[in-house]
Amino acid sequence: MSESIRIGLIGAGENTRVRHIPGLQAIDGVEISAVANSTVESSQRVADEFGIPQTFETWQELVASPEIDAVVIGTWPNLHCEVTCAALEAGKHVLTEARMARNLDEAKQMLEASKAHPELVAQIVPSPFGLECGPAITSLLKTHFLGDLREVIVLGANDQFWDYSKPLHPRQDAELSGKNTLALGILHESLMRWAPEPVQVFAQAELFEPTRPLPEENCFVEVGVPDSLQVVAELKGGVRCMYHLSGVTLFGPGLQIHLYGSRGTIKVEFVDGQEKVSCGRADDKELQLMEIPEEEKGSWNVEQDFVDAIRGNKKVSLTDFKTGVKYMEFVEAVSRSAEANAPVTLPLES
Ligand SMILES: NC(=O)C1=CN([C@@H]2O[C@H](COP(=O)(O)OP(=O)(O)OC[C@H]3O[C@@H](n4cnc5c(N)ncnc54)[C@H](OP(=O)(O)O)[C@@H]3O)[C@@H](O)[C@H]2O)C=CC1
Ligand SMILES: O=C1CO[C@H](CO)[C@@H](O)[C@@H]1O
Repeated sequence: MSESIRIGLIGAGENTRVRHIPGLQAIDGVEISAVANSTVESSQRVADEFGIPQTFETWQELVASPEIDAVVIGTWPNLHCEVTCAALEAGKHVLTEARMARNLDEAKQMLEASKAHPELVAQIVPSPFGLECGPAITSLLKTHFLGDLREVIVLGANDQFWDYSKPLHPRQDAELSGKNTLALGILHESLMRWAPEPVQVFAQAELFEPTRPLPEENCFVEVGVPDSLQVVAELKGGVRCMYHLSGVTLFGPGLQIHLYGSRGTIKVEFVDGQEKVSCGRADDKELQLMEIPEEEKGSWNVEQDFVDAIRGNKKVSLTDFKTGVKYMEFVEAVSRSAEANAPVTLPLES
């Protein structure tokens, strides 16, 4: 590898332009050397905007280039498995966007590919929810603030898909997003940083409006992902857990995680990029807002983590492929349960 790390972008869309490009360009010794989007024109636009010297017509050509040390994959999940496996096989480090893959099978293929190349870094962009307050919550949990965790509520209900006249969103397209439904996987990933893993799920899902406009083809297409999902789950140790996910709740509760223990409660609300944590014990009159000192706050460190891991300075923790497979297993179990209208036990056998 040359002195500087030469990065190739595959799918430099919205999140890559807002987050990863500025994050990477701020790190000394890192060069964004090339980009491959879905079209030459779109690759060129990104190259011009961010001063990237080379474009490739296809992601396969970028992956094959000896001038690239690492790839950042910013496409929807439909390409995460194929591109990740090809890039690792070609000797490139990989940072891929969330959700890890469309389904458990693809996630497992990615994990196997990473195990076959332990010399390469394999990282998934983590759930951003709880990055800021996570360290403070972990410290609080270590003091046994909750006592025994008994019940959990996960809410991810808003109106992002309420307006049926809006075109099909990639998140509603099963070909692109697979079994990922609403904010299920991402909230579950955050929850797993604070709670034990699930041992059983029972899910039910509904699609209130089965078609959406596809303006470029002047037609309507079928929606492949539910717009309302409820999951009753049991976590290890007998913890009871409920998830309510919806994209069609006007004035819904938004994104929240509640942890109820034998001695106390922790409630986390994710509002407009802010993380609000409230806590209470039996002798409190009401929940108290937790003031987290600046030095105890975590932050988005994704690009620096990737580069540090490539330089061998630390291992990937947020988020490694093993953790990704775990949340994809949950997503898969929920999807199978909703389809069968029956409980599903974890871990899944295949
Ligand atoms: N971790 C986080 O905090 C967040 C993660 N995400 C995740 O990031 C991913 C992308 O989201 P977002 O940036 O909003 O999506 P965009 O639709 O803006 O970007 C997708 C990109 O993929 C490119 N693409 C599609 N097909 C190909 C192909 N065959 N070869 C190369 N590039 C291709 C598109 O190219 P073109 O520009 O030519 O169309 C586009 O640049 C999703 O999985 C989403 O869930 C999103 C937001 C936040
Ligand atoms: O994976 C993701 C990370 O968080 C985003 C919201 O901030 C989600 O939209 C996205 O799917």
